Amino acid sequence: MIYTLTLNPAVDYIVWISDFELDRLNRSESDLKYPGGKGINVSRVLNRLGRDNTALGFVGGFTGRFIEDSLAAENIRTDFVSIEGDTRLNIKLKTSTETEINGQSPQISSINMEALKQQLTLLKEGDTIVLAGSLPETVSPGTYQDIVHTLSPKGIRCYVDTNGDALYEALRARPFFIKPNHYELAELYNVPIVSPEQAAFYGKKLQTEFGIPHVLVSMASQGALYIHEEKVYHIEPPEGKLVNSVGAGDSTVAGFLAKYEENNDPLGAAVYAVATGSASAFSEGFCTKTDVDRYYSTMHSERLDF
Ligand SMILES: Nc1ncnc2c1ncn2[C@@H]1O[C@H](COP(=O)(O)OP(=O)(O)OP(=O)(O)O)[C@@H](O)[C@H]1O
Ligand SMILES: O=P(O)(O)OC[C@@]1(O)O[C@H](CO)[C@@H](O)[C@@H]1O
Repeated sequence: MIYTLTLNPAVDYIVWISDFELDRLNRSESDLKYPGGKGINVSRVLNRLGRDNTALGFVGGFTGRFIEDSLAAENIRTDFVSIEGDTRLNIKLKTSTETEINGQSPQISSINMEALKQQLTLLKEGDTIVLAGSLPETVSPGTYQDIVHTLSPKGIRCYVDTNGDALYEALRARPFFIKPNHYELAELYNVPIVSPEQAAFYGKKLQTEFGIPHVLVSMASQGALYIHEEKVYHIEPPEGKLVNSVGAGDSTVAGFLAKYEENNDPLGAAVYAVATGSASAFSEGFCTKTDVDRYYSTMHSERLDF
């Protein structure tokens, strides 16, 4: 079974205002609401790629109900822990550029946390779980680390996609797969990273230092670097026009997981991951499997000397 875990989900409120101005009333040209948060996005893309999965996490209030209803409408199984507060609202403002305002997370009580831990005891050997997104403020930065420490020895593959302290802590538990973007990697080492070569260098350093089996460093229009068994590959994205980058990184994670579970070919999975990320970046919502497969058939990886 595949699970995703979103401890800090959100309703993504996407607003288009081409001539946005500060200090005046702006009216949106169009707007959309999506069930969001990184793990939930991974669930939605996995579903589009034909991979059955269950979304776990904390939801509450009217926003939480929206998320549950939206996922049910897409036939995605959910088993959320209900919390008292409202799941946050994240604003994605599309003007000539993209501006994001991610809301405050609700309180997570120790009872909520216990309920989640209880659910996680039901996972079995051979299962996969994606731990993705930020942690609510009231949750310890070591939470992903604890979960990976508990689940990995049971033969459960843990994918982690987060940033800052939560990422640093999680690395020390050696998750199976991580997907920092180049900003997150740069923050870990406190260096600027702008080129694929720099990302390759620090991605390999990270893999060697922490012993993570699969490291995929995404670089938006520059594709991704994949580091596995001490080899480094650069995967260029397919040609296309950027429409919406929200969730492109989550699509990348879903693409890797979907392909890896299909045929255990790690390099093929990494190429499929970039195809999926780009197919979502080139779409208004998320990718379709048809687009992903079409891009994938045109793509390749280049081995770098590192
Ligand atoms: N402008 C673009 N052109 C082509 N592909 C893109 C573009 N932006 C994103 N992608 C695709 O999406 C993948 C992930 O993008 P990115 O590195 O921005 O992830 P991220 O920062 O985690 O994204 P987000 O947080 O917005 O979901 C890239 O590896 C690439 O395949
Ligand atoms: O605040 P976090 O948890 O880091 O990121 C949350 C978020 O920005 O990430 C997703 C896109 O990757 C959106 O659906 C969501 O709003």
